Amino acid sequence: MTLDQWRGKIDAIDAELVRLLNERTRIALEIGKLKKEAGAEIYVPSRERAVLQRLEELNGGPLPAESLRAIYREIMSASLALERDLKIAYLGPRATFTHEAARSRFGGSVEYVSCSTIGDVFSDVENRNVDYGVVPIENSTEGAVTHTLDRFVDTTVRICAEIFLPISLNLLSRAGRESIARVYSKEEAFGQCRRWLNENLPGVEQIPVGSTASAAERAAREEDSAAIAGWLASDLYGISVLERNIQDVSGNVTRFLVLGRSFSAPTGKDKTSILFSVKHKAGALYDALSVFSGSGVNMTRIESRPNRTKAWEYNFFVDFEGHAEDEEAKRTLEKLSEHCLMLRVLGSYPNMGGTES
Ligand SMILES: O=C(O)C(=O)C[C@]1(C(=O)O)C=C[C@@H](O)C=C1
Repeated sequence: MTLDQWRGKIDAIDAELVRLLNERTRIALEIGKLKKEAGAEIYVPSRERAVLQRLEELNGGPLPAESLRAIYREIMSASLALERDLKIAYLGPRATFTHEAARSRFGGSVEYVSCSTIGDVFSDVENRNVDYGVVPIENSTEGAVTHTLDRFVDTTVRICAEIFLPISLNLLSRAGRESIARVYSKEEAFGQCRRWLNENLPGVEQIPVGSTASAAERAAREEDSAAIAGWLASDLYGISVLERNIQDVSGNVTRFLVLGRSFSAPTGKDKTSILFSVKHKAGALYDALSVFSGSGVNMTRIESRPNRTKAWEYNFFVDFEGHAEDEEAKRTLEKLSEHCLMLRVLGSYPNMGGTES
């Protein structure tokens, strides 16, 4: 076959794809109407997981699983935006890793609202200024984001999903690598790319700025400058990626939470986050946690934070595998409450187990 004949085949397939995509979108709109009538959530993480999982099973290649997932992320993003003018708040400014995490989950069709603090993301969800919010909760090398933990103590918002984002740092510039006179980035990002910079841009001036996003913004305005930043910064500031993944150590992942007003429905592979405080007496925490060891419910994380009302008293944040509606989890929570002064379930949501999508 000739090139034109092959392209003719692609044109015919594209016509069919557009027809089918619109048919799918019309059905999503019908679903949206039903959800609105029932007062149900528009974003349904449990259903999205089922859709993506099924696609992975159906996919015989050569399309890589990751590409298929990215395509469907955008298809579902378009459905979400048409079902309702969906607004997502995130810890800004634009092009931060939290923005990147939000975009990786909600796609390019919904509206994003940049917030200057984690507290503002919570408030925007609480006050219904937005539908959902995205905040960082922990990093694989730096540990917990304490501002996020502390804000859960006094809020009505619920965790409805989690997102794992590999922190990938890139060299962005309008110039070729030979003409770069200076590099902007955040101090921490320079630290994470030290070896690469020594080997590839020796002697080039390194200028620390407040965020990787503002580094990209500056490099986009200057012809002989570069920035170290995430991929979204290259997209938003129209600046090319010269080199991907220049961080010296790979495997740096940040976990983010999607804040909403309801729990996600059970999927069979879920995670639950709880907050509790125990009586101020010897062995109280040990007694509380022993409830898990006897139950078969797998605790995956524990953090403690000062409770901020009395010195040396703490709140505990625990994640465990399972959904709060599972029988085993219900029994465990009931037993745990006997040892607690306060116990709240912050959310149950699909367990992403460290993976993307
Ligand atoms: O099934 C739904 O509830 C839909 O609205 C459709 C759809 C999709 O496009 O598949 C869109 C958004 C939801 O988060 C989940 C799925």
